[in-house]
Amino acid sequence: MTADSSSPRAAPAAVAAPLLADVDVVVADARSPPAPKTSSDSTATSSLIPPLPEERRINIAFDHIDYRISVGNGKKAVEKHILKDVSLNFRAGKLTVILGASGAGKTSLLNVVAGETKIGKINGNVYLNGQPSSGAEIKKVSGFVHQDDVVLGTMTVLEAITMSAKLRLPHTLSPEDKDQKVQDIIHMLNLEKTQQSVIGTATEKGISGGERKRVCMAMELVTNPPCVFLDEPTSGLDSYTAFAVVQLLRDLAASGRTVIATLHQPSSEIFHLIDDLVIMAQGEVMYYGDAEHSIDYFAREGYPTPQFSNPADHFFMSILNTSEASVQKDARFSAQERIPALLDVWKKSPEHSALLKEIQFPSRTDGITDQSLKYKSRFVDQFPVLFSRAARNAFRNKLIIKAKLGQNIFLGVLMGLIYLNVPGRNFAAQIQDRTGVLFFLAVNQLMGSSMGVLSVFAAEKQVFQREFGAGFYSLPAYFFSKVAVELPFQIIMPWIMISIMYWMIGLQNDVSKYFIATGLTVLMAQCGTAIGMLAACAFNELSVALAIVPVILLPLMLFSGLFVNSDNIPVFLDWIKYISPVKYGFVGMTKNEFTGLQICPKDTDTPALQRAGCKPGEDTITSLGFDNQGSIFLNYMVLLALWVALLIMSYMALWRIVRSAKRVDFAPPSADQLAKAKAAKEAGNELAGVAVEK
Ligand SMILES: Nc1ncnc2c1ncn2[C@@H]1O[C@H](COP(=O)(O)OP(=O)(O)OP(=O)(O)O)[C@@H](O)[C@H]1O
Repeated sequence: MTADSSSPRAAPAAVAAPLLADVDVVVADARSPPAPKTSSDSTATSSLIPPLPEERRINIAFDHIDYRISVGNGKKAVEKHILKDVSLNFRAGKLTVILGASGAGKTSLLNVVAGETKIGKINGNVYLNGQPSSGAEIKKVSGFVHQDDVVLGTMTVLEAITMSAKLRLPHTLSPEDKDQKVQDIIHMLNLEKTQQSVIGTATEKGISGGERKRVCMAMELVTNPPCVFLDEPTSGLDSYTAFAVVQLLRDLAASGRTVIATLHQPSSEIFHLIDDLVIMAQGEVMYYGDAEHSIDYFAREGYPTPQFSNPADHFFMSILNTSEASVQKDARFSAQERIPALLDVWKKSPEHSALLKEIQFPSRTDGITDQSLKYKSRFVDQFPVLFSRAARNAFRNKLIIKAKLGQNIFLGVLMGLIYLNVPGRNFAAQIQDRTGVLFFLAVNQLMGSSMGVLSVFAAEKQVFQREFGAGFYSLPAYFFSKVAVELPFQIIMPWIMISIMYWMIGLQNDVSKYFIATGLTVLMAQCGTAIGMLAACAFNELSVALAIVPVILLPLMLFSGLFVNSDNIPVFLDWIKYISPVKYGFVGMTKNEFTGLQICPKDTDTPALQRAGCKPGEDTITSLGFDNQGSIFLNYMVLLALWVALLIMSYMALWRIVRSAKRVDFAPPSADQLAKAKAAKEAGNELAGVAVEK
């Protein structure tokens, strides 16, 4: 079995409009059953998909794959053998579909081969065009459409696909060409009518589940990978849309691409679109080969497909069915006997021997060329795209903006009313209320910002992991675009709040002091934002982060100098104040407010206090133990440094997530294998040279 694009079975289905690449070719397929007709029959299959140049085509062969994972912890850990001795050949120009009952190992196989596996141990060999390779290499030349569609819901369909095109198509391609490719893919996946619709979030209903799935496919296909893996691309789709999607996959394959998909219960129409079929059971291959031939194969083994029935249904009901109450009345074996027997039959079949021979003596031995590798965009390309997306995301989350704005205005007015005209209050209240409100300002910004960012960022983390894993962008581009978008919000919101409070309370009537207090408040908000990001990255579960963050913030508040006099903190706990943003914010704001202030007794004060007369605000600074806590400028600078340090820590935490998502891979090929493959490649080149000379 070789990648024979000249055979009638490999002939592509009829397609229309230029797509994916630069060459236009119209091809036709006599084998496809007629598509079900609808009133608006502008299906994906009526598109034209130009062929992939020969040198970009990829055959992925692998033999004797074993995949095991360890389940449970410590002594209770048990090893689970998920894939057992799996050998297959995914051919360029063919749509290969993996069928199997739930738990048969379809997704695991797809993940192992596509380089998406994150846990466990893989044994076996994988070859790209006859050369020893790895999952990581396959990842570089393929797109992967996951079963669960994780995508930022505030984007529109058009924006999501455009973002993928901008980030993953070569920067040498003009913006107009990229837009054209986006439009082509939208047409191809029948998404024209929904292209301006928002994808949808948990709180805002967006496009349907099927459309969402097609958006994820479009985001992968727009990059024109030579190989595409799709996990359950038809789940959740109606039968006609499912047919249209598989027809599209067939067209893609027919154009020279290697397309591998897992499917659940394909209809009869879909079954007849499949080129190569893999049937899996209990982590092993039960059949691999021509889909039509599978009918004869199982008939030969005593499981003929009844006339006029869907072969796929027959396979599921009579062969793969693991229930003891067999559906087939004349079932000769129980599932416990039938499945192992058929797995054994496959291993001894001539089809299996032919497959192993094909893997051993591949039709191509030339490996992959650089043109097959996916394009990696540069930071300068990524940052503007991610920045504008993050900005749109922030503005479209109207509920969050309204909540933030409402919170800052409400608290500003509330605090203004509670502390209204502090200078008109009695002597003790003037001191206590000023320190109290300044402390509240510092704490509120830190807590409010950290909690707000924590929940939003934690929700987005999954999208980041998926997109980063798919190679959309680099970590710095994502991180700095996020920080850059949060920054203005974290300046404007606290500014609104302090502007309301400052003048209502009657803090020092001095514009420069107002701006210093504003600056410190804003810096507190920035530190809070960075703490929120850090917590979101550091903890896997949002609920854990929400429980732990207040516990961490509490000591930072306690040692700020209001609740415990800085001079009286025990030495072994004294260090905490040095890492407390609240302390620097509070000390800075207190010094700013009390320096140059005259606090005078009022008529309501005791005669003794009235006789004592006005006191300088500096006395309060001394009594709080803040004399040796640095100047306002120094506190400002330390706060700035703490913000930067927290950002660096958040970056590291994000980097840790990326690193921990490292993928497990095949063991590197042995020296012997490499030498053999090299010799085969050279021999292949020589033969090619002879052919050219002739
Ligand atoms: N991370 C994991 N931890 C524990 N078991 C796992 C893990 N991954 C896979 N398995 C097990 O391996 C087997 C194959 O799983 P896999 O998801 O590949 O099956 P599948 O054929 O894709 O099933 P489905 O059609 O239901 O998605 C199952 O028994 C599953 O429980």
